[in-house]
Parts: sequence; structure tokens; C-alpha cells
Amino acid sequence: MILEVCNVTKKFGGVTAIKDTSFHVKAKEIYGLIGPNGAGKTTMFNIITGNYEPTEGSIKFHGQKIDGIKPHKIVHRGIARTFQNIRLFKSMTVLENVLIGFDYQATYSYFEAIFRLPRFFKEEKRVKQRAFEIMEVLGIAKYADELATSLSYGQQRKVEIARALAANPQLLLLDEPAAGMNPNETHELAELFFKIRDEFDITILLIEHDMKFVNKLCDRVMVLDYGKTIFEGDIKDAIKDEEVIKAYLGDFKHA
Ligand SMILES: Nc1ncnc2c1ncn2[C@@H]1O[C@H](COP(=O)(O)OP(=O)(O)OP(=O)(O)O)[C@@H](O)[C@H]1O
Repeated sequence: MILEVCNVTKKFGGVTAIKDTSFHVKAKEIYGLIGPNGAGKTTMFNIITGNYEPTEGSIKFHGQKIDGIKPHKIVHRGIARTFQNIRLFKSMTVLENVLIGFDYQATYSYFEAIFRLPRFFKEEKRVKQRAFEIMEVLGIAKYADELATSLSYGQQRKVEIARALAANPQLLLLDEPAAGMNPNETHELAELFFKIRDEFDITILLIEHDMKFVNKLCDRVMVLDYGKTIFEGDIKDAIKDEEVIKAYLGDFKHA
């Protein structure tokens, strides 16, 4: 088991955003976290990535407790994420944005960097090469020297995913990756995630509203409604589940 969410509750003052929720994700699975607006999905991501501490319960990654650990240390452990609203550096190129994801992995010292010693150059070359490999897989290498914000919305999402992959994660968390995309782009994105899972040998946990996309991509899902788990299991069963259909006001019919 790569990720175990155990009886997590998160309260913000009087608001209970997540209530006694548990689920687990297996290695190389594509797992969906779904539910209506305000259900607690992003809060769950923020707990897994160390941005929030759970009020109760715990998170285990490869069997080790990670709740209470700072976000940058969780990235070191092997969990990277993208955000609901694209967060790219506006004045940077696509390549520079991807390179940001590598920073913590630098093996040269501050001293070696200042004096531009050989290890610095060797490491810089290795990192740049890896950035191009990642951009190649995502089909954005041709835009390497363009300003990231000059790309289409769909391509910018890929830059964000490339940056997350640069951290060399074992678990990738994607917050509404298909938001704002047209059906063609969404179809292409689903294929890309299968490719990413296989080529980078990683597990994907994603939040998504587009049920067609979830149905195509996910092995299993967890459905939250007002912070409570209303379904956990196979996507094929989720789309037939009465309570899930009710919470989604029939959205699943289109899946
Ligand atoms: N930092 C915070 N302080 C106070 N309340 C918060 C905070 N973050 C989230 N909440 C509340 O927790 C609940 C769950 O919010 P959350 O953003 O996790 O939902 P969501 O399922 O991700 O929704 P959406 O699909 O709209 O992104 C909401 O009632 C929200 O207002």
C-alpha cells in the first residue's frame, strides 16, 4: 500500500471539512477523489501534502506516518502535486518553470555553485537533460524557451505536471487536471496520464469533476459529500450507486 488515509477528521473552527475518512491507494493505481463543491477534496490534498495537519487521524506513506511533517519534506519523501488554479511563474520560460521542481535535489554545495566548480556544471547538465526527457513525454519540449504563460491553458497544465514530475515523485496528486479543457484535450490528457503512470512508474491520486474522464481513467474512487465518505471502491460500482448519483444530481449518467 503506498498511501493510507486513516480516520482523518479536519475541522476549521466550527466547520468540519472532513469527517472520519479512510481510504488507501495501491502502488501504480490511478485513484479518484470525487464529490460536489465544498466536499473536502482539496482539504484532503492539503493534509496529504503537509499543508494542513489533520484534527484527528493519520496519513501513512509506504507504511510510515507523514502527518505533521512539513510540505517540503513530504516532497522529499516522494509526494508531489499540482494545484486547482495553475501556479506558474509568469516571467519564466517553460524550461525554467520545470527546473524549479528539481531545486531540492541539487547535489552540489552552495560553495560549488558560487564558484562554478565542475560538480555544479555536471549537476546542471544532468538536471537539464532530465527536464527535457520529462517535457518530451508530455509533448512540451518544443516550447522549452517560450514564456510559460504564452501557452494555451491545456499546455500550461502540462508544464505544471512536468514541474511536479521533476521532483521525481512516487505519488502524484493532481487537483482538477481536466478543468477548463475541451473534450478533445480531456481525452488526450487521460491517455497522457496512463503514459505518465507507466513511464515514470508512479501512482496517481486525482480530484476531478469530469465523470467521463474519471470513468475512463480511475481504477477506484472515493466519493466525499459534505466531508463524509459516501462511497469507496470500484468506479464501475460508483456510477451505479444511489447515494453517489443523488449527491451528484445525476452527473454520473453522462459518464
Ligand atoms: N482554510 C480554511 N479555513 C476555513 N474553512 C475552510 C478552509 N479550507 C476549506 N474550508 C472549508 O472546508 C470545506 C471543504 O472545502 P474544500 O475546498 O476542501 O472542498 P472541495 O471539495 O475541494 O471543493 P471544490 O470542488 O469546490 O474545490 C468548505 O466548507 C470550505 O469552506
